[in-house]
Amino acid sequence: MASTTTTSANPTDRIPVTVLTGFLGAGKTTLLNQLVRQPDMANAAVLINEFGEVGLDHHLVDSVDENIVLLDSGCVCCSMQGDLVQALQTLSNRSSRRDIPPITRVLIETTGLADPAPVIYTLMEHEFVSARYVCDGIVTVVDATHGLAQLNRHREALRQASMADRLLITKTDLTDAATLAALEVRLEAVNPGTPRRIVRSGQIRSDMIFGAGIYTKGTASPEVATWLDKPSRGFRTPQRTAGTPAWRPGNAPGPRRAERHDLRVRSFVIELPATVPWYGFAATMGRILDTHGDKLLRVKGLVAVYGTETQPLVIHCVQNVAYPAVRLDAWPPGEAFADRHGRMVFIVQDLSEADEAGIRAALAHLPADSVAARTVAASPWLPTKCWLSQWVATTSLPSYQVDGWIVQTRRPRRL
Ligand SMILES: Nc1nc2c(ncn2[C@@H]2O[C@H](COP(=O)(O)OP(=O)(O)OP(=O)(O)O)[C@@H](O)[C@H]2O)c(=O)[nH]1
Repeated sequence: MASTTTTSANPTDRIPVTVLTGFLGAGKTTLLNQLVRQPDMANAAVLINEFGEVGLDHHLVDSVDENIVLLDSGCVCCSMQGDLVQALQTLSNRSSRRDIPPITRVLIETTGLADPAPVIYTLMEHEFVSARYVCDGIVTVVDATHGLAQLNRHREALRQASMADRLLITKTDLTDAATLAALEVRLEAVNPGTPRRIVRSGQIRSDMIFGAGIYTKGTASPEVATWLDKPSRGFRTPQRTAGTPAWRPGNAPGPRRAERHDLRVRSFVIELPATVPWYGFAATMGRILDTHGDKLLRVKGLVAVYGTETQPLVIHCVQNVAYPAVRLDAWPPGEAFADRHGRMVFIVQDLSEADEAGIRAALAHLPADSVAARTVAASPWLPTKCWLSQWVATTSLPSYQVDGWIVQTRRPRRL
């Protein structure tokens, strides 16, 4: 690495920072949600970075309230390093002024497409940041169902796994032993000797991921050291000449910005009607996942369903898999959802404009529940089947709410 770092504080005085990464939909937010409930997260700050126009994840993490910061103007490994520095500076200053209780730990959840190297570089090389914070480790979440294909197909997934100090494998409940074994072999090849742990629905004790070891060049594997340190084709080293600062946004190593993300990956947001018919929505999304699943890296969003508009449902899909919807108690605060319309964020690879237009049109003209129910009954393999066995109000049935329960006068039809 091209520079020395000013670290005025004793390393033990510096605030440990854990970088939580992992490919799109791997289970980072689910894990974070479990972590923030643990006692040693009481004075932790959480920085959440999202890819896409509408930040959602920070609404889905139970509060460490004002200590949750959304970095939402881009991906932290590209344009966002200035924002990351600013967020860390602000936290440090507010903590010193006692505006907020002293911060004891920081957790950064990167986007699913982030390259961790520039984040580590910022922590190690930015003068202000490195004097006050120290990287405690990179924790990478890997999806047991899609992980192997993602490692083969997406260099971001490969970099995240290779740089990990801890590898957490999620969704083993959805896969078989052979798939898991093949993934473990690949992970061992990509990042030999790194502790791997199976995590079910995000449940992990914080001491299993914290204290992963101070991140230094000396402890990084040779391949990782290359990414962090060495100039090579497609990579660059920051230019340090007398009189220039040690760090500035965008000069971190790693592939050049344009090369850092696969240019075939893009995101778009679809605004939904004020309320959607649940069966109509599920049937339509099922067909979309079925048709375009290999190009849909991630789909997530909030949906307002007829009859329960004040409690939107959180929708999660990864490729052609839909996960059970989760009901929020209320709409998240803030401008993004002020109109109380649902929105879906699509992160796609190689999806044509025509296909995007088709998806938009399908979601703009949802069939009525009664029509969709018949379609769904004739499609036993619909990816959104798990949504339809959930207790969600349908338009054909009256429902009312008592103390947070949604009461329906008749049982919705299970398909
Ligand atoms: N069955 C099962 N589902 C899981 C598990 N872990 C996470 N999920 C589900 O996977 C979906 C995606 O999880 P998230 O935590 O939002 O994933 P993420 O990595 O934060 O996603 P991005 O922020 O888009 O990159 C959600 O529906 C989770 O409930 C698990 O161990 N088992």
